[in-house]
Amino acid sequence: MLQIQNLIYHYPKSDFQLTIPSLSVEKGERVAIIGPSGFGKTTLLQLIAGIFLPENGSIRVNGREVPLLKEAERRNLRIQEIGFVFQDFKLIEYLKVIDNILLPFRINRKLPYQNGLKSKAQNLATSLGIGDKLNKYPSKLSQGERQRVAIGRALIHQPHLILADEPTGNLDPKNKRHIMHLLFEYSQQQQATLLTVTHDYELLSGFDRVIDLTELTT
Ligand SMILES: Nc1ncnc2c1ncn2[C@@H]1O[C@H](COP(=O)(O)OP(=O)(O)OP(=O)(O)O)[C@@H](O)[C@H]1O
Repeated sequence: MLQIQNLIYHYPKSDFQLTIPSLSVEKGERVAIIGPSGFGKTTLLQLIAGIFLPENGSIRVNGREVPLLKEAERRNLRIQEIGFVFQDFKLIEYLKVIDNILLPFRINRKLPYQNGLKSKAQNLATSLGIGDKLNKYPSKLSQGERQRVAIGRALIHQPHLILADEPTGNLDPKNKRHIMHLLFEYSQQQQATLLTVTHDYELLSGFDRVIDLTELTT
């Protein structure tokens, strides 16, 4: 599902460089990415999603060479096949929770807006513990609730690949375990690949594999 070779990335005007000689993740595999703050975990997820383009190297997602895709193709790949849970959530403040969850369908015509989609979003929100928040605006939610909206938005279109940047960072221990259980369950049911950046070592035992970025980079 994911193959990276000889990846090099620099931010403009920055000394930071991410170098990954090789990384391969199987379809359906559930992988945690750990490493110290500032080591490039978020940057790696953004490269995989085609938000940033590498200076050098290959990033293949589901057989497609992401850096060679046109910008519109990369955007379509992100919206149709990837569910991205951003560290800062990136919710749309002027849209209600229900419309934030349904956002992938609003911004991409290739995702058909089928009947039943709204009730699917409602069920997903209920399983995430925010079923009573659907008509609220994000500004009225706690950080943990905002995080769960972001997770709902990442799952609603049934992506093959979930890239989750500290998806439990704002949750209490009970909700943390519950949300990770939902992500694992989703991955198992859909045979979706899950790449999760986490600083929470208590959660690591649930993953198929833990990748320490300090051992992967050169
Ligand atoms: N837009 C940017 N421009 C320049 N440098 C950046 C930019 N974004 C991040 N960096 C730098 O790139 C490095 C890697 O950042 P990144 O956010 O990927 O780290 P991280 O491992 O995810 O950290 P954390 O665990 O704190 O979230 C850091 O040194 C950071 O300061």
